[in-house]
Amino acid sequence: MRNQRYKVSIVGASGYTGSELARILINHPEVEIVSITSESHKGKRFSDLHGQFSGIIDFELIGADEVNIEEVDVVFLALPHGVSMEFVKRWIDDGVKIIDLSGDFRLSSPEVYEDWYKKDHTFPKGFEQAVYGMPELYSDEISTATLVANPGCYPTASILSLAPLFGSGLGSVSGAVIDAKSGLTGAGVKASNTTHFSNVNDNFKAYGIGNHRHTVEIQEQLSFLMKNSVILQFTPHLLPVDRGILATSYLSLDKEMDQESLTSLYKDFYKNKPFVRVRNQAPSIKEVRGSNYADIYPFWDKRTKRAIVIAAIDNLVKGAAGQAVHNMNIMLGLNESIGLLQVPMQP
Ligand SMILES: NC(=O)C1=CN([C@@H]2O[C@H](COP(=O)(O)OP(=O)(O)OC[C@H]3O[C@@H](n4cnc5c(N)ncnc54)[C@H](OP(=O)(O)O)[C@@H]3O)[C@@H](O)[C@H]2O)C=CC1
Ligand SMILES: CC(=O)N[C@@H](CCC(=O)OP(=O)(O)O)C(=O)O
Repeated sequence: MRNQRYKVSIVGASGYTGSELARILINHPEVEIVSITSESHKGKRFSDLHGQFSGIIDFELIGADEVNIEEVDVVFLALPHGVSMEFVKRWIDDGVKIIDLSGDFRLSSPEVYEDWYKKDHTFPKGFEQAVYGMPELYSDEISTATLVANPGCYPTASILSLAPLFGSGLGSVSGAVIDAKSGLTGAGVKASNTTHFSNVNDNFKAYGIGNHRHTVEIQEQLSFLMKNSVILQFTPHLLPVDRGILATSYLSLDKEMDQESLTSLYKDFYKNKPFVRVRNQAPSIKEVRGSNYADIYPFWDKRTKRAIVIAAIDNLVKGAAGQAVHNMNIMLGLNESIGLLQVPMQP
């Protein structure tokens, strides 16, 4: 153990992923939170904003401009798309490791970003340094990265669901369909008509049909694994729960398969990956709630000769803050699981 803890800063902590980062990092034995920022609440105490931190994190929120970046080892950007890139531009050469939770640097190029996010990218140079922060796939690259682009929540569940099938040289894998459902915290802290109680409570609906920005993030990562261009369908749905994602994916394989070989394929692919649990039954979102686990159940449907893969994650943990801390552990050369082994909250 080092004598001194690593110093970390959370930028954008009035939001959901920011407070989730604080919840995980405050109990991490190797780090110390030195600053938490908020533009709209600076001057207030963090625990006044998020009462669950009362007596635990009571220090004052500062503006992002006041962060003393020279004293910080790792900065987490828990900011909206389009805002994060400005902070990456400002701090990328300051010797700090940056973990960006937004989608600003997850894609292969600024052109793809502009096409899917429908906004200009003001720091295209950042793509040269950004590493896609999925530890199960890119641990080596993450260990030396200065800028990690933390994956989106739906892409985390979807890519982990399908990576063994696209990344094991099985030959033709076709007709992939991902049907995913997310709890409301996926939409961020700001209230909107979509997130209004009476529009969500007792309700269930699809959105982003055919054009959600996570489609391209999933396609790109599966294409890299397959070493071939992958086109798939992804449809998100809004669930009337606060946290959790359940993704059910369907696809066809040319290769002969049965349940035992499919299960072995997944177990081999995720051998020594501490946060992916290959299950022998369909997981539920409560079985991963509050934890960094991704639970995956691969099922071979011999009648249709298609694979059905069901994955459950907590969007705020494995889908955001937990994965970000996992990336931090790898970037700092720590044990990858440290601070992240919370048992899920069921019920
Ligand atoms: N929620 C989820 O499940 C997931 C979210 N993500 C991504 O993580 C990022 C954060 O998400 P989430 O916590 O849900 O978002 P929220 O909307 O809950 O919070 C965003 C934060 O950014 C701050 N902020 C907003 N505008 C600015 C600005 N112009 N300058 C500085 N700070 C600003 C906000 O307020 P303020 O500074 O005023 O206090 C707030 O603290 C987003 O990019 C999101 O897409 C990724 C995976 C999952
Ligand atoms: C329920 C809900 O609204 N979810 C968000 C995704 C949240 C997330 O992980 O995505 P990004 O970091 O890419 O924004 C959405 O569909 O836009």
